[in-house]
Amino acid sequence: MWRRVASVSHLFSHSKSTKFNQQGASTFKIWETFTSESEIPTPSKGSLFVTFVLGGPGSGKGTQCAKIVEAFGFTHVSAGDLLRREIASGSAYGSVILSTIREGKIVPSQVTVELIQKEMESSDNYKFLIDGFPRSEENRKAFEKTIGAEPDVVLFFDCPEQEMVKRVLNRNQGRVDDNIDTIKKRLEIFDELNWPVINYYSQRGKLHKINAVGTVDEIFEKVRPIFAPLSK
Ligand SMILES: Nc1ncnc2c1ncn2[C@@H]1O[C@H](COP(=O)(O)OP(=O)(O)OP(=O)(O)O)[C@@H](O)[C@H]1O
Ligand SMILES: O=c1ccn([C@@H]2O[C@H](COP(=O)(O)O)[C@@H](O)[C@H]2O)c(=O)[nH]1
Ligand SMILES: [Mg+2]
Repeated sequence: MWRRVASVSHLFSHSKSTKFNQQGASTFKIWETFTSESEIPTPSKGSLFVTFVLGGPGSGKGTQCAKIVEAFGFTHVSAGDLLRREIASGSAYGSVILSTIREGKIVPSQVTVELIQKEMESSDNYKFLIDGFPRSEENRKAFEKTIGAEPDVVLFFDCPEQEMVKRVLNRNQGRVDDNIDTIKKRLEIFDELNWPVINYYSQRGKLHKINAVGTVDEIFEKVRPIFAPLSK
């Protein structure tokens, strides 16, 4: 079982610029941050280490999480997978969750945070990748309040919309939301509700923005240095 000790998050990244960068498709929306390996200490074993993994639909969050798990021994907690598991289990919330996912909307924080909390508590690991969460400021505040923790690192996979749509439509995993109508809605919700979360962590120097265009391995080589000081 993990326990929370004093946060070391301020040591993990450093805000470089206090001005908006007006260049590029998405960078205008976030504050510039940078990371260097020397600024990333190894957290003490046993202390909770939380990484939020953010990015639009199909940006490659789940794919990169699998690589991080393999290389650095994190436990992968995908909020979307937990919700889909809840639907499959026939739970009382199942039909509401299903219609919310179909509409590309966000499930109430209480439901998602409870599922995440149970998953974290059932693990002996102390390093968690929380994939696809928080999706809104409300989600973020609910996590902080219930879990009593802030993320140590926040990854943001920055991917052009056209590429995200292409990847989702080619995914072929039978997901009810992998269709053009739901993707459009998910992108709208992402723009409206997820950007404030990204900006929040950027302004606190926790955000690591990764260009998510390229092969899976090329992208992982940009992720690897962020976690390099962590032992498996
Ligand atoms: N770098 C890449 N280049 C091309 N295809 C990729 C890349 N990374 C992932 N994919 C593919 O794109 C699809 C979406 O990837 P993935 O499921 O990892 O995205 P996601 O961000 O988790 O999406 P969602 O938010 O919808 O769960 C998958 O079919 C995956 O195999
Ligand atoms: O925190 C969350 C995570 C997900 N959802 C809903 O699930 C789908 C699919 O999520 P993925 O992360 O893409 O697997 C998402 O569009 C939301 O409808 C959520 O409500 N809250
Ligand atoms: Mg995913």
